[in-house]
Amino acid sequence: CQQEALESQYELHQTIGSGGFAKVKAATHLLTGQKVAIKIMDKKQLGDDLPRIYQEIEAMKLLSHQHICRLYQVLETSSRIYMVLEYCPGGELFDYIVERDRLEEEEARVFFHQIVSAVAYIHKMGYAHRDLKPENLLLDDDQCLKLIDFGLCANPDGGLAQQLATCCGSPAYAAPELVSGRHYLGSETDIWSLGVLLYALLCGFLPFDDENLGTLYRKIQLGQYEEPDWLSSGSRSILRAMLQVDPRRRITVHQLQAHPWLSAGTPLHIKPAVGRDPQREGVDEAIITTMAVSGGRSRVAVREAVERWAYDHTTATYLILHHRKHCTPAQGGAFGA
Ligand SMILES: COc1cccc(Nc2ncc(-c3ccc(C(=O)NCC(=O)Nc4ccccc4)cc3)c(OCC3CCNCC3)n2)c1
Repeated sequence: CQQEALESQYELHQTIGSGGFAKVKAATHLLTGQKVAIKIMDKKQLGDDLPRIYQEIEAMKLLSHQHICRLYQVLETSSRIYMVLEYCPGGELFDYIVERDRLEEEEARVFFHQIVSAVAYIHKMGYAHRDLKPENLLLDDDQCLKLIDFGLCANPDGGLAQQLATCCGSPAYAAPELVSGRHYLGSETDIWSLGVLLYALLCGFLPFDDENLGTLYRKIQLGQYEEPDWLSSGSRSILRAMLQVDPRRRITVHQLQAHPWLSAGTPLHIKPAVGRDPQREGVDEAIITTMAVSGGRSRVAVREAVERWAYDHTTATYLILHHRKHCTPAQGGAFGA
């Protein structure tokens, strides 16, 4: 059964995070020795939120971007759903900022450029994230950022009630139109959250903050915030463009990508898209051969199993080997751990 499959394919390690109905454990994909993150969800606890998990899984299968954590495999038992996901050894951006108080403008620009490219991609795919915050941005082994949606907020539609009710969405990052209960566009509220996020990177504290929720909402609706004297004129300008209370006056993600503060400075570390979307670029024969030899199966059988994209153990093995081949410096052996 799937429980035995999980235990024969992965070795589970410590819990690295938990929230609401999900728990995340570090684990090892035994065949390749690759570290992964396994998100474990209890179906009973999910209740009528269960359909949204299936929605999220289908979304994850479509999302293939160098700054979004990859889904490798899905396993389901009668009581649980397991998502095997790309592991980010650097942990949360939140802890990275706390350790440094705040980031220099150049470093903040590099990170922000990566975040904006991931959000632009999600919007292009018809999704809004709705919970952009440093806890949902993880550092990979190249000190690059990976966007995740831990709390299940990214969905193509979703009324205010669903947004506020189900979404742990931290209010400090919520847009004025959202906290006012007005109609909102997910893509526009994401831009506001990006503004709060960049402010947190550059300042080390939040633009709108108060322990009283009502006061916090009023500050957000006023949209007035301090501009510490260390902020350059370029960063003040891009922050003002995102932290516009009126969503119609707010910069769009495309305008953001063209903003001088982002496109200025050193060529930015956007990971190359090359070798990013294995599902669309045709299978890599060398990987098929490696898998066939190690599994004692014919290449035809392995190729057919990979091209089914069933997000089973075969998909996980292929995606892990593909990621290892195209996105990390050369490593030893067939499954060089
Ligand atoms: C202290 O944390 C540490 C310390 C040291 C190492 C690590 N490494 C490490 N790697 C990987 C993960 C992870 C990746 C993806 C998902 C996920 O849920 N994807 C689904 C997803 O992204 N959908 C989606 C994305 C975009 C659009 C639409 C849908 C869940 C977990 C992790 O989690 C830990 C949690 C802890 C609580 N805060 C959030 C992260 N942690 C973490």
